[in-house]
Amino acid sequence: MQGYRSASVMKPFLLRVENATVYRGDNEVLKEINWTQHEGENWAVVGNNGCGKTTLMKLLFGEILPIDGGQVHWFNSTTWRGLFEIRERVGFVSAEFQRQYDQNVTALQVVESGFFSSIGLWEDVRETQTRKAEAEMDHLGIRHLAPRRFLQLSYGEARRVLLARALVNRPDLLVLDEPCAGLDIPTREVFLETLSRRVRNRNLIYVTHHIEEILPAITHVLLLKDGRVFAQGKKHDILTGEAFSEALECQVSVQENGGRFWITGCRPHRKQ
Ligand SMILES: Nc1ncnc2c1ncn2[C@@H]1O[C@H](COP(=O)(O)OP(=O)(O)OP(=O)(O)O)[C@@H](O)[C@H]1O
Repeated sequence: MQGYRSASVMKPFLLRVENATVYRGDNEVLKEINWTQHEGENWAVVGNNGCGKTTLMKLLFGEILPIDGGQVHWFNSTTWRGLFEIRERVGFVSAEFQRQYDQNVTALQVVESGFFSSIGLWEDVRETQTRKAEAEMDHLGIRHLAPRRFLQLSYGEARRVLLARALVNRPDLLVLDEPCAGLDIPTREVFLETLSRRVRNRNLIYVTHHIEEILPAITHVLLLKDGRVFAQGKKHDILTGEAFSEALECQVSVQENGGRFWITGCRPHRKQ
């Protein structure tokens, strides 16, 4: 779809993906991705199951590499920064983390692990770091969960603990990969409300297939389809029934209400 590419201007960028094509096995799962997030922009990455959202996140974090000269650049520099520096500067929330912690780890220790960008604590935590972790839990209204075993928390509680983990080191960029997956509607709304309070003036990437999760703070949308950029640009240009009907292969209307967007109706396109 033409006409949705954002204008490239010489503003500082947080990340830039250039001509990135990615294979998993024999499958070409990302195709010639070009995408730039500038300072001050908050992006939602949206698309159907299997369109390549998680693969794109893995590409950003260097877990997989593009072929044929594709590039990923971070923090306004084309010099390779090293994964450790990137992970230190980026707070990442993924529902997958919920299964990866040891069963004896407390919620407080999960938040503290955010200082080391690690799953689990392999280094000594300083007293000041513990105070900061407790303060972040206070801000998110989850201080009472600090001594609880992380794996015994409800999905909603655990997701807010992971948000505290991502925020505790004051990241330059916050990346949330389907953070509301598995949450019921009231729990999702509590999570989003907590998120809205804590992301003011912070750069954000929010990955989802539910456009109703796109918060007012989101300024831009990257819409993926079958591993390609289908459309990208300012939120109000992309969140339209026309663009989504084509990208989701389903006739939909998109409505805005109270700064949030909602899809109504869905008549799947008939397969040829
Ligand atoms: N390790 C792998 N080996 C082979 N194919 C893979 C691998 N990982 C992902 N894929 C394929 O790549 C495509 C994109 O997968 P990806 O997980 O990035 O999609 P997604 O948009 O995150 O999906 P969802 O919304 O369901 O999480 C899918 O067709 C998937 O089957």
